[in-house]
Amino acid sequence: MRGGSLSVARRTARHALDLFFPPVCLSCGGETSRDGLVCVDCFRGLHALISACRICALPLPAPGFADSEGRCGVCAGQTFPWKQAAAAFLYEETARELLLRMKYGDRPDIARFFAGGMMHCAPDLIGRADMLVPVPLHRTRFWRRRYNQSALLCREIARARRMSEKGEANASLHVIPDLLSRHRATGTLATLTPDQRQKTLQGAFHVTPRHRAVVTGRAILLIDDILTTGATASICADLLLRAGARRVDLLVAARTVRLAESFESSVHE
Ligand SMILES: O=P(O)(O)OC[C@H]1O[C@H](OP(=O)(O)OP(=O)(O)O)[C@H](O)[C@@H]1O
Repeated sequence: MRGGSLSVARRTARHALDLFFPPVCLSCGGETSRDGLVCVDCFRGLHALISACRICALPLPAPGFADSEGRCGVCAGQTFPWKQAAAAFLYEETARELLLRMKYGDRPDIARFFAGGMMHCAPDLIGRADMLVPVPLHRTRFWRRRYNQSALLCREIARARRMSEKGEANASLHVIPDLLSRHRATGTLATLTPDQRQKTLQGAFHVTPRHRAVVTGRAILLIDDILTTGATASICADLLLRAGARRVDLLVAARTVRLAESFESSVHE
């Protein structure tokens, strides 16, 4: 009875708030039904990755185009530092707009939206992870941006999991935001070719010495906002394996299709 009247009070308060501060679309600022969502038009511009290669996370024309382990023709027979990868959306239209806002538009709140998509697309990867580790920013970029968008994605995924599995013993998922660190500042990769990305990133990351011990034998889910050539994720995953991780998987908010043809060479060089 008491719980019922409380939830009626909460609903009434929410309606009252909505009257004064109507919920707006995260992407275009237009009208939407609830806070933290996108409007119908922007929703149409979201391309969820339903069927994708389990290594490069690029879309497959149909599930039958993958081998028995879910790999596309390019990735089959190759070795990669991560065991499995997944992306929630294609880096196009609405997802691109939202990611740019989240990173460069001082909108850390958008991380919750992407975390929802990432949870939905990769419950298996999240379920088997001992810990979530974000791709780190160099401290100068962190000071400028004030947050690491990939660390926010980790935090939101862990939070959503805690809420959805309340009471279950294994519900807590560790997030170690500074397990990896970027000790050399690298410019933004956006304008670089795959080769340049690879060269720029060499030696830029390391496993933070005080966290080394927790890596041994663990299943680590590496989290980033965007996967393009795979250069960043490859270097990070490799470092984690060398530090003793049992396996590393990769989960990103969005997958770029442009430059994808260079993915394999970038990961292997
Ligand atoms: O798959 P890759 O080819 O490695 O590209 C993906 C990386 O590129 C971006 O990093 P960047 O260093 O450019 O970050 P910024 O947007 O904060 O400058 C992005 O945040 C990923 O970490």
